Amino acid sequence: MNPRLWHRRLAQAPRPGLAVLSRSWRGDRAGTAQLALISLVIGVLPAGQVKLTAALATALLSAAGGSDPQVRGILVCLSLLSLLGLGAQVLSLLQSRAVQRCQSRLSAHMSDEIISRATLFTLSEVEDPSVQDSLQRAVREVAFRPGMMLAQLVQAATQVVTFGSVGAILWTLDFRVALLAMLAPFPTLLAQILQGRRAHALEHSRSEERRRLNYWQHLASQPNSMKEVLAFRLAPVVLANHRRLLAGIVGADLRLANRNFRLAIPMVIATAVLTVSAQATAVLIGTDARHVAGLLAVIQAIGMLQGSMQQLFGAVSGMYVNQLYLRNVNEFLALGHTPPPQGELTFPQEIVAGVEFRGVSFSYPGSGQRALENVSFTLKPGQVTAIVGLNGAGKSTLGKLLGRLYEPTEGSIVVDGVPLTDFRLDSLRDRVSYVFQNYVEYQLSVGENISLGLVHETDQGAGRVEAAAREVGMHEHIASLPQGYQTQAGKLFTGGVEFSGGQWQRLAIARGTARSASVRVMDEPTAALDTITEAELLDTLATASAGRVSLLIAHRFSSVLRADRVLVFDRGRLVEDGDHQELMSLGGLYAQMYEAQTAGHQGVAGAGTGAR
Ligand SMILES: Nc1ncnc2c1ncn2[C@@H]1O[C@H](COP(=O)(O)OP(=O)(O)OP(=O)(O)O)[C@@H](O)[C@H]1O
Repeated sequence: MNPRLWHRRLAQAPRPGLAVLSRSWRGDRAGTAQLALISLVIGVLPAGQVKLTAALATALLSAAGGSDPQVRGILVCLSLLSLLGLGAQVLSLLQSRAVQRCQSRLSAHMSDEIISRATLFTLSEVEDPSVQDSLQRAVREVAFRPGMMLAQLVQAATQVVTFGSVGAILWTLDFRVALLAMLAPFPTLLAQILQGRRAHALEHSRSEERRRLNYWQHLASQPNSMKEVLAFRLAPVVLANHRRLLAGIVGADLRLANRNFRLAIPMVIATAVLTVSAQATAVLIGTDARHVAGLLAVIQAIGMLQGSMQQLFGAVSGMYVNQLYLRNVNEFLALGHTPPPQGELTFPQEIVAGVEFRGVSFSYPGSGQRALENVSFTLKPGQVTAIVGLNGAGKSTLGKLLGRLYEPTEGSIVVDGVPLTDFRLDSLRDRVSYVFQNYVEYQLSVGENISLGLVHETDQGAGRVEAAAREVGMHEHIASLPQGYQTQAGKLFTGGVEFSGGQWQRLAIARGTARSASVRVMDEPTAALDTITEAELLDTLATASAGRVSLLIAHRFSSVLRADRVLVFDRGRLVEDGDHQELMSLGGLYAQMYEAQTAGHQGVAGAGTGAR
């Protein structure tokens, strides 16, 4: 590599360290100041040691010569040396306590920064695999890199002080010895930097591979996926993929280790040669009787200087490597994010004219296909509209556009004549309520599984949570649990209680319906429910409410039949629109689906449209 570039990069190495220091200062001024002071004192202790050693050697020599036995002087030097040793130990304990304190605060602060940033992304951005890679790299590195960087910065600062003070003493004794001693650690440093760069490049290039490995590990360790792994006897598939990915990772690690070894050997030899040269020069100079007393101190200073140089370079090269990894964090924090446009208006509490889709088309980012193709219709308040269609027809996509989880590629959605984009996004999200097809099973308390739907409501009282639980027929069951609504839901954490699929779905329904929404999107809300519970719940879910637009995406006709109106979708297009009777008399896709289901068939035999 170009030496100039090297020089520039090395000069830049401490900068991210200083950035980390300033973050630490902002997070904990007292702790950071304490750390700086302790490091400074630790840094000058070795110089004091060299001075005392020289004084001790002089006193011992004169004692040996019998000219003037300075017993008191010898004792004072020895006592001071012991005190210095003890002081160094106590200070280093204080230093590690201060480092730990600052590291912990720093890591928490940066981790919060990353997760805060992650919550700003849109669904399309989060689904982008490159964003996923970047986020995961950032989360992985932030746990320990900033802390390491801070510790290395402290180390570097301490060693600069040691190096300066001991180096000054050595230089006054003989500049040639000082120069050789200072040069010796350079080759090792170079090797460390090159090795760090290679390791970073390797890790960066295999982010996707690591995620794939994590995925197979996840499949083999999560109860939800394990049930299929066991039932389908997928262990050989999981293991084969896991081993294949591990083999790739291990192979690359071994190749890197071999390359690093070949690089390190000549560098270590060069360092050893320079060290021996420094010591030999010192001994040659020291044979002069005048210098004999100081020779001990010189040899000690060479050792200290070298140790300090090595630690200094070790810290700087470590900082250089860590800043490469910390770039992952900065890269993520700097990722382009386009906040969805929003207006100033408050979303209506009651809808008057309706929600109108005007020529809406939508393609998922990166997909050439249209999930929705030029759809236009109006959803009336006070009505329940069912959306039906074959798999992949675009039903869930339609629901997601309503809450602006995605933006239409063409056309617009207007509420009482006002485009969705003219409303404040928070007010819109508070008024559009969802029961998702793939709802989340929160591994939190049972009560929280419901109350999460109310976090932005003025009334979040327990009464409301209980009322929602009663509505979905879960109250009695919850009340019978060991800690009632406080019981941990799911088996992920200690003491958790597992629910059946239908019970989890009922909690998701309660979460969605507890909200005071003017638009309700229910995507297959009863798919996991038994028929009796479904019938009871549909009375609530499919009951029209004045001022509210209700969308019921459903495959089961038990749900569809309760709707006031049905929109039939096929391959992203709206193909039929009417009530049950009207659609049956049309004899189109709806009628075929209905007949297929009531006749007990699984699919639509002979349907002119294909499932995707
Ligand atoms: N997150 C996504 N990213 C890319 N494509 C998607 C995404 N979600 C859905 N699609 C695609 O969009 C199309 C419509 O999907 P959608 O989920 O809206 O269908 P659906 O009618 O709800 O189907 P189902 O009845 O199976 O739930 C499908 O072709 C699907 O592959």
